[in-house]
Amino acid sequence: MEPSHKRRRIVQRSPSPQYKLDDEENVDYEPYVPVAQRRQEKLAKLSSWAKSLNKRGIISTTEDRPEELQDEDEEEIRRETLRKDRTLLAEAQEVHLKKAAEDAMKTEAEKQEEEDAEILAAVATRRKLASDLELAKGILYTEPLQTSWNPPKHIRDKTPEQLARLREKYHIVVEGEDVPPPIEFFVDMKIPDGILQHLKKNKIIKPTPIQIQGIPTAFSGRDMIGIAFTGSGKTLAFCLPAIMMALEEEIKLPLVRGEGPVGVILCPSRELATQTFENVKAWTGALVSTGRSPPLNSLLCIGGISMSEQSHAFTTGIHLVVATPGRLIDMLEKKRFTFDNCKYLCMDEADRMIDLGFEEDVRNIMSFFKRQRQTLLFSATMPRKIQDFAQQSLVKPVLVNVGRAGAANLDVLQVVEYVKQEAKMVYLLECLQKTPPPVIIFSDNKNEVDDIQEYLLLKGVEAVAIHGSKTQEERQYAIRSFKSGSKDVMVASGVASKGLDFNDIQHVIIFSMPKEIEDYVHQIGRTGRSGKTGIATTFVNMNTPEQTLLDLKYLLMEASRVPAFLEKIDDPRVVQGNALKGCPVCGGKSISTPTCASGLKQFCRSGSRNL
Ligand SMILES: Nc1ncnc2c1ncn2[C@@H]1O[C@H](COP(=O)(O)OP(=O)(O)OP(=O)(O)O)[C@@H](O)[C@H]1O
Repeated sequence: MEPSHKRRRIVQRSPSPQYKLDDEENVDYEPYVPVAQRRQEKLAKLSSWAKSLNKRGIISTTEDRPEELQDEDEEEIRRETLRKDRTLLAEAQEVHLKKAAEDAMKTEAEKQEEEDAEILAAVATRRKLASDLELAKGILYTEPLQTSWNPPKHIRDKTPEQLARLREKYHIVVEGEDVPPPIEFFVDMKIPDGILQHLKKNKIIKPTPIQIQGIPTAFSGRDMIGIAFTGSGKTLAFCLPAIMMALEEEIKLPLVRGEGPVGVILCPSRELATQTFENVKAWTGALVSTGRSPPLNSLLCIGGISMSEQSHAFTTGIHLVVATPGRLIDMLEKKRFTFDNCKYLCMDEADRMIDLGFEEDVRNIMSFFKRQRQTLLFSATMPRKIQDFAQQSLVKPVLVNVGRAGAANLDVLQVVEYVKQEAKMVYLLECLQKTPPPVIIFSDNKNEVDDIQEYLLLKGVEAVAIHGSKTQEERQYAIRSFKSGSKDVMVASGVASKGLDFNDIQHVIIFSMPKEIEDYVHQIGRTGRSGKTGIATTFVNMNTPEQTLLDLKYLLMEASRVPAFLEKIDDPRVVQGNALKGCPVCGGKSISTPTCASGLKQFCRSGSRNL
C-alpha cells in the first residue's frame, strides 16, 4: 500500500507568497526585550538625565539628550513608524520626558500607587486577544478545534472518581469544561514510536505531572493554560502536540513550497527559542528516523540570524516555526510566510508575553491568523490578572496547574544572605566554593554582569557572560561553552537566560535580587530540574526594595526556610487580625486566605493565584 503521506493532494491550501531570501533585508536585530521593560529602562535613564539637568539648571531640549538616549529614540521612532503616526510619537516622547522629571520627585509609595492604578485601568480597558478581523466581524469561536486524537479505550472507561484520584496523586489541579483525562504513561498517549524511543534514550520514561494532564489536553485540540514549576518538562508538553498536528496535516495533505506553518511556538528570548527549536528538530528527526513518518520542516525565526542561513528551510513547506515576537512580526509583515493555514499557537513564558507591554506584539501576531487556532499558554508563573485576561481570549480553555502558580520549585534549597553591596564580589568567590560547577550567577544589570565576569576571570575562574547587549555570536558562544562544560560559570542577565535548560546546574547565585518575585522564581529554577536538587543563594542588602524582600519572605515561608533578618521585616499592610488594608479586589482578606485575584502587590501578598 502506498504510504499515507504520499497520498495525492485533493484540497488546495491558500499558498503563501514566494519567500524572499535576499540578504539585504536580513538586517541584524537587537535582542527582543519586552516593551514594559524597555519602557522602564528608558524611564530610569530619562529620570536620571532629567535629574542631572535639573541639578545643573539646564533646560531640557531634545538635542541635549545623551547619545545613548538619542539612539534609543531613533530605534523607537523606526518601530513606531511601522505601527502608528510619527506625530503621536513625538507627543508621547514629550509626555515621557515630563513624566520622567515628575517621577524623579515622587516617593516610592506614590509611584507604586500610580503603577497599580495603571494596571487596574489597563485591565479594565483590555480587549480580548483576537485578530482585528475577528474583532471587527464579531467572529466568536465557541467550540474547541477538532483533532483526530482520542485516548485509548481503557482510559476513556475510567470513572470521574478514578481520574480525580489520579490528578490528586500528581498534585494536578484542573479547571474547565470536559477536561480530557490525565494519562500516566507515554504509550497510552499514542505518541509515535520514533519519538518514544528518542525520549527513552534521553531517560524520559514517565511523563511529569504537567505532561500527564497537559499532553492529552493539547492532543484533544483544547485551548489551555499550563502552569508548572521551572524544569518540570513544559517544553515537551507543548512541542509534542504541535508536532502531532503538523504530522496529521502532512499526512492528510503534504505541504509544498510556499505553504505553512501549521504551528508556531513563541518564546520571549532568542536563546529560549533556539533551545526549543533544537528540541523540535530532535523530536521531528526521531520521527522520520523510523521511516514511517514524512519529514517535517521547522524554521527558527529570531533576530540576529540571517534567514539565508536557513534557506534550505524554505525549499519545501514549513510545518513549524519557533520564534521571538519581534522577528516573527517582521517576517509576517514581509510576507516571508503567512498564517493562512496556521492552527496552533503556543506561547512559552506566556505571562511575560501578554504582560502589559507585550500585549501589542501578541495582538499584532494574532491579527495574521486567518482561521481558528488552538492556543496554549505555558509558564511557571502566571499572575491572576493575566490568567483572567487570557482565559477570556481562549475557547473553552482548560487550566492545568501543577503546584501553586508562582511557587518556587521545592527541589531548590533557597538560601538568602545579607551581603553588603561592597562585600558582594569578594563573598561571591567564597560562595562559589559551596558546590562544584556548573554555576550560574544572575544580575539584571548588564554592566554588573560584565564586572562580575571580569572579576572572576581575574581570579582565574572560567566564566562566560550573557546579556542583551552582547552580539548573537557572543551569546551563542557563551551558551555553547557553558553547556559543553568547557566553562564552569555563566554570569547572566535574567532576560537573556529565561527558561534555558542547562544540564545539572548545581548552584544558582543571585547577585542582585530582581524586583519581580516571578523573575526570582524563574532564576532559581535553572537548578533543581527534572527531579534533581540544587542550591540557590541570593544576596540581599539595604538596596533591595522592601516590597521585594516581603515577596521573598512569603515565598520562603512556603519552603519553611526564612532567615532571621527577613522574619523581622513586618508587612506594613497587615493590620490587626491578619487583614490587609485597602486592596480594591479582596478587601484585605488575602493574607489569611490567599486567593486575591488583583495581582496588586502593593495590597496583596502575591500577584499570583493561589490554588
Ligand atoms: N518526563 C520527563 N522525565 C524526565 N526528564 C524530563 C521529562 N520531561 C522533560 N524532562 C527534562 O527536564 C528538563 C527540563 O525540562 P523543560 O526545559 O521542558 O522544563 P520547563 O518546565 O520548560 O522549565 P522552565 O520553566 O524553566 O522553562 C529537560 O532537560 C528535559 O529534557
